Amino acid sequence: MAELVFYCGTMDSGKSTLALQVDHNHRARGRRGVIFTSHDRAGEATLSSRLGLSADAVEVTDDLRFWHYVVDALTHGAPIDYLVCDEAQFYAPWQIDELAKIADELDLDVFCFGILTDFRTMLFDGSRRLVELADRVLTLQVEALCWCGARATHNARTENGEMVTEGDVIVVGDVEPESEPAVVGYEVLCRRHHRRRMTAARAHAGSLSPDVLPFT
Ligand SMILES: Nc1ncnc2c1ncn2[C@@H]1O[C@H](COP(=O)(O)OP(=O)(O)O)[C@@H](O)[C@H]1O
Ligand SMILES: Cc1cn([C@H]2C[C@H](O)[C@@H](COP(=O)(O)O)O2)c(=O)[nH]c1=O
Repeated sequence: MAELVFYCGTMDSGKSTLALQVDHNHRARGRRGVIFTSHDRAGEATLSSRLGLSADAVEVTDDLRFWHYVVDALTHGAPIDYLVCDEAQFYAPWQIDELAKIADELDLDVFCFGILTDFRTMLFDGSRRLVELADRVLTLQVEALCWCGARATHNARTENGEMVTEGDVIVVGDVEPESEPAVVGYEVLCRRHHRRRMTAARAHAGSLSPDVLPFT
């Protein structure tokens, strides 16, 4: 029986890498899949991993109808055994419903990958629907780490190193290296430091403050 599976994790936890590995393993056994993605950092219609691998994909636009796409392909003689769906947090809830219908009615495995919560700690619409519908929700085992060394559980958006909590939900960006904060970037943090808005840049600035004690 086909399944709808949701692999989730913070940014930079290896989701896109796993998506490419899942596709590779199925393809290596002669199964035929279609890769979908949305707003990938590498550009339209590409699934890219920070490990350097990438693959062509179908871009999921606001009006892409998965059911129509798959039925159309099948009726035109293009066999499909499974779907790999990256950046699934950006899909609309009705698109996730169609993915569930594809698993149930067409018996195709659907492997989805995405982050659960946005920079405000709120569930993305697509992720919420996946949690509601998926046969299995699996958290990635490779843990991204907060600057303090604890497991990173939340995604912070930063502007010049400072965490922000207002803005558009979708802003494509990358996790920034500590030394070189981008104007708008992301940083994964543990909940404690997300709550305190304590980014790496802030923590570093704090540690550089001159000691106030002892008074002389
Ligand atoms: N130079 C590197 N050497 C080994 N692993 C790396 C390197 N760069 C990135 N990674 C791994 O790749 C992960 C990010 O993979 P990616 O698939 O792009 O994540 P996601 O899709 O979840 O944002 C990092 O958490 C890290 O484990
Ligand atoms: C938290 C958050 C992230 N995004 C964007 C930033 C990236 O382009 C993707 C996540 O990609 P990854 O492969 O998981 O690193 O999502 C966003 O638009 N809004 C957010 O709140």
